[in-house]
Amino acid sequence: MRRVIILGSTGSIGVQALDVIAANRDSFEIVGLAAGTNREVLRQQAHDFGVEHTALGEIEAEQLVRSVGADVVLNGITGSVGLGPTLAALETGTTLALANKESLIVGGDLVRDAAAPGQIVPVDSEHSAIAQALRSGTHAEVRRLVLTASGGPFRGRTRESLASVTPAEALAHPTWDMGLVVTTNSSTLVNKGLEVIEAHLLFNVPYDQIDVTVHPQSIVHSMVEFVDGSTIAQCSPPDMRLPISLGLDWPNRVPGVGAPLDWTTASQWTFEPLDAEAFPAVELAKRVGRAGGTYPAVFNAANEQAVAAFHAGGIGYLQILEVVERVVDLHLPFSGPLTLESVLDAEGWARGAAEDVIADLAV
Ligand SMILES: NC(=O)C1=CN([C@@H]2O[C@H](COP(=O)(O)OP(=O)(O)OC[C@H]3O[C@@H](n4cnc5c(N)ncnc54)[C@H](OP(=O)(O)O)[C@@H]3O)[C@@H](O)[C@H]2O)C=CC1
Ligand SMILES: CC(=O)[C@@H](O)[C@H](O)COP(=O)(O)O
Ligand SMILES: [Mn+2]
Repeated sequence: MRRVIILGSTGSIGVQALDVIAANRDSFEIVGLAAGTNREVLRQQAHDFGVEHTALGEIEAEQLVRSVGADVVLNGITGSVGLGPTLAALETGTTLALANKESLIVGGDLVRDAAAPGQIVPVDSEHSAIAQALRSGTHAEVRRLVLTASGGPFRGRTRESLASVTPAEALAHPTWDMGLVVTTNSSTLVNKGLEVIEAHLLFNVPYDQIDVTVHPQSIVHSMVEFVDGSTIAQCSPPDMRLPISLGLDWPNRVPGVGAPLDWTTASQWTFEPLDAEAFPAVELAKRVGRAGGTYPAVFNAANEQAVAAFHAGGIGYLQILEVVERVVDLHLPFSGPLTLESVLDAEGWARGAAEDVIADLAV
């Protein structure tokens, strides 16, 4: 029986994790649940699963992780507020099933250094795919990682044509049903940029050996190319319950958690290059990742502010990336070891700088 804490239990990842656990009550027991503000749903979930310990907000979530013993903490919080809970989970020595990619990206080496080998199990579908593919080879045998991107709702569009995009259009993801921030980030390809940094940090592969290819069907979740020219891909219908279940019980597979592919009907899996002119986010993220230090935290924080401003009607769609780029360009390199204080300082600075740029653009 695995004792599980779910952070972000009221969100897309959290609810799907509860679904996995409801179907496998002999294997998993929930010992803690945390949400942001959704007190009523949290209370109902605690009742349904007989959970004694609950928390609201990231501070209480961090305390919950520190005080309740668990075998695995699933961090399904959205945004870089997940950093404290991520660090708390790593400090307690539990397995961290990590959906909250932002905490790894903003924390960088701070998070990596806090983790024992194998302590972080990626839940993000691409990184779960890579972790599964890497079971077949050693690190020295890896030539490159290839992350797949759905291309989002605006695949094939020119940059100019995106100027009038509405929030509703940005939220119409073609293959995945996810929370507001990650769905918006998928549409701008910022999500893929963040995932390139995430892959670098998780698998210790240099940026020039991490590529992105657009695969609109979201069935091949990513690939590892090995030095002999062999490529191993992980394929399954787009359903987060599979990577979530692997995160909860790595390296064991939970029988029946997802539907298999149907090979009896005609289907096509296609791949195409990313249009970097229409979607410059991946190149910007690589630049930010290579710069390291506090740059990824600044990139992410500026994006979080810009996405919120876009949904509030304060800026247009193309201005999301404009805000991020301008804030990254304004940031001064931070020399010295990354500490929680330096990360939080950089984030605070980036959010302020982003708000200035947003106000400037809104005039
Ligand atoms: N959804 C998906 O399929 C995928 C998601 N991810 C990643 O997983 C993470 C979660 O995404 P998703 O589930 O879509 O997001 P949602 O917006 O659907 O859910 C976010 C969850 O985080 C909680 N939360 C928000 N702020 C806080 C806070 N300050 N303290 C504690 N909890 C908080 C929310 O609680 P409340 O309801 O109370 O606001 C909610 O439970 C993101 O990092 C995303 O990038 C990665 C791959 C796929
Ligand atoms: C399901 C998942 O892992 C998301 O992060 C996904 O990657 C979104 O799809 P795209 O970013 O490829 O559109
Ligand atoms: Mn992903």
